[in-house]
Amino acid sequence: MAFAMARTMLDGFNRHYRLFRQVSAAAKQRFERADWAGQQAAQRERIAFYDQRVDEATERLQNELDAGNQPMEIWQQAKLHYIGLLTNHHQPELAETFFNSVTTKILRREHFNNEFLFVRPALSTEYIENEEPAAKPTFRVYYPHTHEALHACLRRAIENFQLALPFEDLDRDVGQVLAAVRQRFGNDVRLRANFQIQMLDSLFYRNKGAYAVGKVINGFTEFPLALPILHNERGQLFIDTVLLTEDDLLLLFSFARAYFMVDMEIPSAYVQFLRSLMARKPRAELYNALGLAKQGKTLFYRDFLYHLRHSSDQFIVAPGIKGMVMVVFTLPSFPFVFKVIKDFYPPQKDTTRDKIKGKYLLVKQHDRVGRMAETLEYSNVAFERARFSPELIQEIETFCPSQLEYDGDTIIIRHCYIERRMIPLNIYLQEADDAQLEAAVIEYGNAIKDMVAANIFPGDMLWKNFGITRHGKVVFYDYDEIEYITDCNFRRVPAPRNEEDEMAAEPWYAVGPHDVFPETFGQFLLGNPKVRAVFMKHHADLLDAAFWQEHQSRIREGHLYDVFTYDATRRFPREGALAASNPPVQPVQETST
Ligand SMILES: Nc1ncnc2c1ncn2[C@@H]1O[C@H](COP(=O)(O)OP(=O)(O)OP(=O)(O)O)[C@@H](O)[C@H]1O
Repeated sequence: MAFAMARTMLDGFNRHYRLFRQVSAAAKQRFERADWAGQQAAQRERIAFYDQRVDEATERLQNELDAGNQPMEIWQQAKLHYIGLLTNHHQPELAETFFNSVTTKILRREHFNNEFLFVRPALSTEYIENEEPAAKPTFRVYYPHTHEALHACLRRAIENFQLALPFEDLDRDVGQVLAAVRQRFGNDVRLRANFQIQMLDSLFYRNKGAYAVGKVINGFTEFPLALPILHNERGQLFIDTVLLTEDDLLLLFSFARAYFMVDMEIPSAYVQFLRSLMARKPRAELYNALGLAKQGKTLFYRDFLYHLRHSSDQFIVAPGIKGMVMVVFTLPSFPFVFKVIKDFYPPQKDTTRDKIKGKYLLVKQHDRVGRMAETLEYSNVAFERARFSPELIQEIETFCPSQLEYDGDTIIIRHCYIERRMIPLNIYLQEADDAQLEAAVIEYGNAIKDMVAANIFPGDMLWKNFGITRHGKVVFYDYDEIEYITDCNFRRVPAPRNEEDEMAAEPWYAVGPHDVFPETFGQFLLGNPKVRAVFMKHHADLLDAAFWQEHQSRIREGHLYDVFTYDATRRFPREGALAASNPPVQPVQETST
């Protein structure tokens, strides 16, 4: 029985990974066909795969093996058999997580420990290799022995991706990449015996781009090498720029972007490779970026439990203006916030728990274009009661009693979102000097424009709903009023009909549920004269209904923008190419339509 249970779980996982891999691998053909809508739809649909497979496996275990009624010794044996089945598996860490997902659906909370679940991993993910004869390596290594050979080597590395489309001018692009690499090395660099380029075997696909990711090694110097490959206006390819620093890669793999599609047999080897390029990035976030969000969630939770054990501070209400639909709390020593949906809302918030969850899901499935924080959704999170400040307990008891359960010394939060903690922009602006204020206001406008390009209207654009990251990027985090740009009705305020209209405190004109009046934004945003001056200089267009309408019609016509993770000034010049059209939204640029 125990073996049959283990086998059924593993069948479920193998089916999951096969389908996950199929849809990820097909990103190459979608890229070649320039099927951007298909790429985005696949990105969206892939997210749902995991839960579907977990439900299927749970059902099989219950229906075929009556798993819920098996004694606990059998469950313990099932875990041991499962470990045995994973001995030569290529995704053991993902399979362990799958086992946990299924098991926690069937067993009760008191059994959620390492005897029955993989609270800690049992199998090592180090040095896993695919021994099959036709196996492709995780990364390929190129050894150019001279500066001259380097050009041919890099060219071959790109050609080995076997993209079905011709390059506009691959020699030109490789030349530009190598010029940047030489500059990164410094002019009089000597090539050492170990000089090499390593390239991960699969391209990383996201939206309209395919990214080659690798590294350069020479002597004791080692740095990342990432190449965004894009389409031109004539269906040919070009390399848009080269990313050579850890900071560049951190932006490419940011938590505020959509997941990549990558064709991986051994995902842990990809994570290990990527970690060698971004040592500070937690493995949880790399798994997320690769689309393996459940694994990301598992690792995040392990890191969190470890942190709790090795810290002693208390959870407190998050600093800043309190939310109307969320209770937000944080642990000062841990850089994340926890958001719990309230049980009731003030009258101006016409919403429900399901609607709010729907908005958060929308963001999860959408391209977050570096401007919307990733949220991890958890159910039944247990905390030690003594770690909650009395004020926080009171806050949760008052606003979300349905989400709170006590179990002895444990507090269980039934549902919460966890996301990176940032400095709320309203707080940042209060404390900023003039230069910081200017940069933050410009970034704020850029953040909104990036979201607009991706068909997202933030709904509530107040400063308090945006945060600023360590890299000085402004990111949006309050999703309960988010809408698609294409669902909004952007209007000008009608001219007053008479003096009474002019003096009215409330709008005298009829306002529909989807109506938005951009010219009124200023009243809420621009009270501070310094902020107003910067905003009006750089982003006055946001107060004009025409700006929004124009983007709405572009999106409706099927234009999809690339949102680059690097500054537009870093894009390679492309001699002989059609002149790029003027950027429709700064700093977003349109590369092809
Ligand atoms: N990621 C974050 N980092 C830091 N602080 C945050 C974060 N998310 C939320 N906060 C804090 O919690 C407050 C409320 O969060 P949020 O805006 O998500 O809740 P809400 O109830 O949806 O708000 P609103 O009333 O504007 O709809 C914010 O104003 C901010 O002070």
